[in-house]
Amino acid sequence: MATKEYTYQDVAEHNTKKDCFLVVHDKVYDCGKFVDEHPGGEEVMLDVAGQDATEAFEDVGHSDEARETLEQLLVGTLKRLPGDPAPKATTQATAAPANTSSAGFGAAIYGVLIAGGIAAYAAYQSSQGKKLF
Ligand code: HEM
Repeated sequence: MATKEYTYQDVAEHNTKKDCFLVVHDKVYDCGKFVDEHPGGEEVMLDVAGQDATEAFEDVGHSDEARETLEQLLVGTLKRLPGDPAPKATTQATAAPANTSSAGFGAAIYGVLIAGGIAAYAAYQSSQGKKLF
């Protein structure tokens, strides 16, 4: 049943309350019967009707139960054509590299402080006429 392929254009045609398709992680879901029942309200669903709702769906942090409901609405997969919008990235994927680079920056600051301390100590010792190390 879930083997049908839809283009972005096909999905975009289903953008009303009764006929509402959503794309989540490049799979196509028919939410027409679910819009009324959605615990988060129909407005948010209709905002992304006929579009890629991956980001909206993931940002809410839907429960496993919500994901099971989603699977029951599956009708097919998205076939991307050249020129179609790129897949929506999840927020987690973009946050990870930013964290790593800021940790690297913190470590570099410590390195500079330690090297500066050693240089200051050496300068002080030589100004006192003592032999270095
Ligand atoms: C077919 C797709 C969707 C399904 C099956 C679904 C299902 C659910 C379910 C079962 C809940 C109850 C809480 C939970 O179990 O996580 C929920 C809550 C919610 N949903 Fe969705 N949802 C879908 C799409 C969306 C979209 C596209 C949005 C857009 C922002 C959205 C926004 C919300 C919000 C804001 C809540 C929280 C409501 C509250 O706690 O008061 N949902 N959804």
